[in-house]
Amino acid sequence: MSNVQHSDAVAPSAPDRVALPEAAVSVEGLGKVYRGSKRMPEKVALKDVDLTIPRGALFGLLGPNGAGKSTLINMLAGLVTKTRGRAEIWGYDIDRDTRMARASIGVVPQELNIDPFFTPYELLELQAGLYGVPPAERRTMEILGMLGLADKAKAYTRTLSGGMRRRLMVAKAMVHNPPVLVLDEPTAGVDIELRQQLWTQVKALNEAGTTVLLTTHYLEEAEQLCDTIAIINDGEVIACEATGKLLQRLDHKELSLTVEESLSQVPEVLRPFGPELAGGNRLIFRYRANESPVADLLDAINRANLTVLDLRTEETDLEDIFLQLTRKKS
Ligand SMILES: Nc1ncnc2c1ncn2[C@@H]1O[C@H](COP(=O)(O)OP(=O)(O)OP(=O)(O)O)[C@@H](O)[C@H]1O
Repeated sequence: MSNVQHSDAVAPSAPDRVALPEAAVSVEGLGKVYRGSKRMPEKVALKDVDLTIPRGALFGLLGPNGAGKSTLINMLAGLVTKTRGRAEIWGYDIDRDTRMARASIGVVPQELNIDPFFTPYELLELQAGLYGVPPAERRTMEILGMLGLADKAKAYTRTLSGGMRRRLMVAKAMVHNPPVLVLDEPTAGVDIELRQQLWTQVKALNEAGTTVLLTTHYLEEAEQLCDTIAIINDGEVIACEATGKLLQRLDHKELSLTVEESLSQVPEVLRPFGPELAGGNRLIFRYRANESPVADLLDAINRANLTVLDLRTEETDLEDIFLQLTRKKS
């Protein structure tokens, strides 16, 4: 794959552009309150968020429904107005250098809204026209090639598979050569195989030089793809750090054991494992995935003379992670 050159060819001139910024996106005290109506109370969707996305990052914004992810990225894309705070994209302030800020970002929305009667080539040319990219500077075939769609350039979009359509959406967001690409829930409702394909493409785009910001509900997605993860919950960023570091400090697995005996307290030999006793006959052990104590645990259960009726292990899900993080914060 060829290296993506992030020139300003498409963007208008900006005399006050700062020297190459270190941050691809930088957000300070960004807040959003959706105004209420007669039927709806006002909603604080984003609470003075500070966030820095380094250039070249593959950055995951992770959070449950309603956390404020779309609000944040839509503000960056200029689709939602902010209530307070400031944001810069590639060094351009979204209020002062609006045109340059918009030219520096490409957004792939969640919905597949592609006109089925155009070919991928025509769609990209149209989009380039909308962004004012002069014909001589268009990279239509190069972008289609980057997303594995070169051989579909002249096919009707209605004949493309779901996966190809999603990649076409990414291609559309790339026509003006933005240094920052935002993907809103790229794999929501997408099957495993397709998800893997998209991950590969997104990684390749990132390796070729594009800074990627993606929102997701899936911890696994952020884990597999992103080098940095920010967790947003109820309008607040509650964690932001390198993926490995974040996962390391989270208790990541849970083993739940149902025993025949009725217990009034945790048996002595099991105490070092710090289980929670639930309902008198269920012991819940939480441990870090990379420090699996299961063999020692089973040995201790044996020594405690317990009769195991059921045993389940579970990955900690996002909800648990939010709980853990918010507990640690308070
Ligand atoms: N136009 C709006 N008017 C009023 N409230 C809104 C509006 N848009 C979003 N909200 C509310 O703001 C909060 C944040 O919504 P947002 O869409 O940013 O969350 P999200 O993290 O993207 O969720 P999802 O994963 O479901 O897309 C939610 O409580 C939502 O109901």
